[in-house]
Amino acid sequence: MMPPEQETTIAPISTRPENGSEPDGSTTNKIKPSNLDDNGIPSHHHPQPTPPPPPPFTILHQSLRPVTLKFEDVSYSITFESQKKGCVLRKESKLTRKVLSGVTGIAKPGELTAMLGPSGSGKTTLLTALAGRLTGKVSGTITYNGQSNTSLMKRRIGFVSQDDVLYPHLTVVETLTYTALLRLPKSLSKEEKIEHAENVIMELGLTRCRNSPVGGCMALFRGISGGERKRVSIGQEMLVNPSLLFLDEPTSGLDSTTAQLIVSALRGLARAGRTVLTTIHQPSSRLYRMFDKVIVLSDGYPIYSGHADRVMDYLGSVGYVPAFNFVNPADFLLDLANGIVADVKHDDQIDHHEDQASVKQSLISSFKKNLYPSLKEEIQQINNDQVIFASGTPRRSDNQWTTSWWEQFKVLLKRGLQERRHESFSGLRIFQVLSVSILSGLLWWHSDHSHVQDQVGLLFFFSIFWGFFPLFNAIFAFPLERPMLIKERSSGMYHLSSYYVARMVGDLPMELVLPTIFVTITYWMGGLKPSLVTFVLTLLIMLFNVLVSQGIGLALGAILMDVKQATTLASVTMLVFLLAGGYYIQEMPSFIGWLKYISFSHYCYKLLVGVQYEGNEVYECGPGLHCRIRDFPAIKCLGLDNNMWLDVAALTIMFIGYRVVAYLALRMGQPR
Ligand SMILES: Nc1ncnc2c1ncn2[C@@H]1O[C@H](COP(=O)(O)OP(=O)(O)OP(=O)(O)O)[C@@H](O)[C@H]1O
Repeated sequence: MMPPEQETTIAPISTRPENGSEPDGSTTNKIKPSNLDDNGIPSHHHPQPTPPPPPPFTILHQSLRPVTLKFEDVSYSITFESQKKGCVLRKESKLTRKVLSGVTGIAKPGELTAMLGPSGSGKTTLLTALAGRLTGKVSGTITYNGQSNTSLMKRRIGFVSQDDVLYPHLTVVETLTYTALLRLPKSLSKEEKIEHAENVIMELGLTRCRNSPVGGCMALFRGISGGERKRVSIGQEMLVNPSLLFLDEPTSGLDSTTAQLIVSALRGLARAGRTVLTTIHQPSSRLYRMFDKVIVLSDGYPIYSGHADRVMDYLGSVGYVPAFNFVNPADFLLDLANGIVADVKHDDQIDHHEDQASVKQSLISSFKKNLYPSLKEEIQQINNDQVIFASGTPRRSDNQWTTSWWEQFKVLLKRGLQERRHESFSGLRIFQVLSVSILSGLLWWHSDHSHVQDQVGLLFFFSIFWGFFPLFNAIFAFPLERPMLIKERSSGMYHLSSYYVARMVGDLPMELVLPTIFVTITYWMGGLKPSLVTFVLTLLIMLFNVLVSQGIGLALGAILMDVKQATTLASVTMLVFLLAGGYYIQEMPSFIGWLKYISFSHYCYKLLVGVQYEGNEVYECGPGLHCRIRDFPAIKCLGLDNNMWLDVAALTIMFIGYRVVAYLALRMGQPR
């Protein structure tokens, strides 16, 4: 057995709030040495080699509010549908599975807690529940300084998920700088925020890759390595100076040196007054020694919750003594959590022929009998202390956003432009638009009034091409950014409205420049009316059409949040709008004729034709015969003599309406 070293030193970073008081009513902000026994388990220490000291964290010394996390009898079940094959039909029945059962524990400021357990034992679920991010009903009590999760608390919690949720096209320095600008308080200047980001880069050893794009599997290109990406995710959370930091398997897939670097960084963060909890897979004994507390789960049940250095003594006290002198406590624990007793010393108490289920059951019962009562007692004791220290209502400034709406908008706009710079004016997109515009210009080369049908066809093509193109681009916007949006909104980083408006505005240059190029080329090559006023009006109508179509795409993407479903629905919708646009069918049956009124392509096409042909313009409808263009069958049925401002009004309503729908759909699918 190799117990952890005795930890009695405290990193030189102040853990007290600036004013020295404890506004949250936390019971303590002193770091308790981990050799004190709260569980009543005997402890025997042996001299051990000391692991490297945690790196000196220089950032964010100010206003740390220590948080004590207590959780009591936390249970969680999932319900899922199972399909059973009946004689004729597949029957669907709802099944419920308990993922967590009666997990209890305490994590205090200054402590680094590890959650251990076999794969599928519920570590991630517990971590997510403790961070207040689990959707669904969690039973039991989870409190932070004696209070339940509030929006104020949300901003004090940092959460690093197992999958790194990062913008792939931003570089390391950009990622951390934007996070600093969005998450650090108003009281710091921009330069100070940037300096904090630089410090994090240095302290997490990311200097070498600071200008490399983050990359990732979603981006289909490789950026920095997995370990570096993980460190960027941790750095993002470090920047917010969280009181409570949760990490889901921060070391998985990393070499032992990098894993050591990360855990030692976490320990440094804990020692500066934070409460840090992390799930971990199979830590080496070197890593294990760096944790203050461990919570061990077996099939969702706790089998140990307490000080890491006392686990072997505890297991020994309930009859599970390792057969060898030098055993990694984590390996021994994981074996037991799996119900395997191969490395357990032969003892009268233990039947080595017991099946795995009985071993697990015995450990679960031992926990309930030996550890649970003392944990409950400790929780009760802290509750009593917190009543004494509780500090009424939070300070006003606590409830405010860290940055103003306008500041958030500016940073998000800049970040969005940088993240999408590769796609905005990508060579491929420019080629696509240029080639289609030149090809259509050649196909309609210098068409004139003697070919009214062709010209009308070109105008309809304008409205349809620039209906499809922006719509399908916009569909991807929200579903692809959803993980980032959820992550950032969960930590109260910005208003949804500032994100939304920044996204809309950020997309404008690309959305407007490409159709402008297209219309300019095709209009003049295609021989449409050689009048500057008509050209400008045509261009304005097209740009308006693009914005409306983009709105539909955004709304579909935000409602369905699934690219496949949204593109399928969009293709059906656009097909309906195309057919009902008024070009292909001039006389629609009245019971379905209303369709054209919901088709933005119809209004756009009508406006394009309206500005192209004035009231009394004529064309040669036969040898020596001149007819009014507006009487041409394909044009007459559009009803151009009606007030065209009604068409503009219809497009305006759609422009605003689809955007409002997109915003509301996003709001409903978002935390807060
Ligand atoms: N939404 C869900 N739908 C179906 N099963 C779920 C869901 N959430 C959790 N589970 C199940 O609950 C159990 C615990 O999952 P969890 O991810 O918490 O385990 P874990 O200990 O973190 O595993 P690992 O170490 O492999 O990541 C697993 O069996 C998992 O399949």
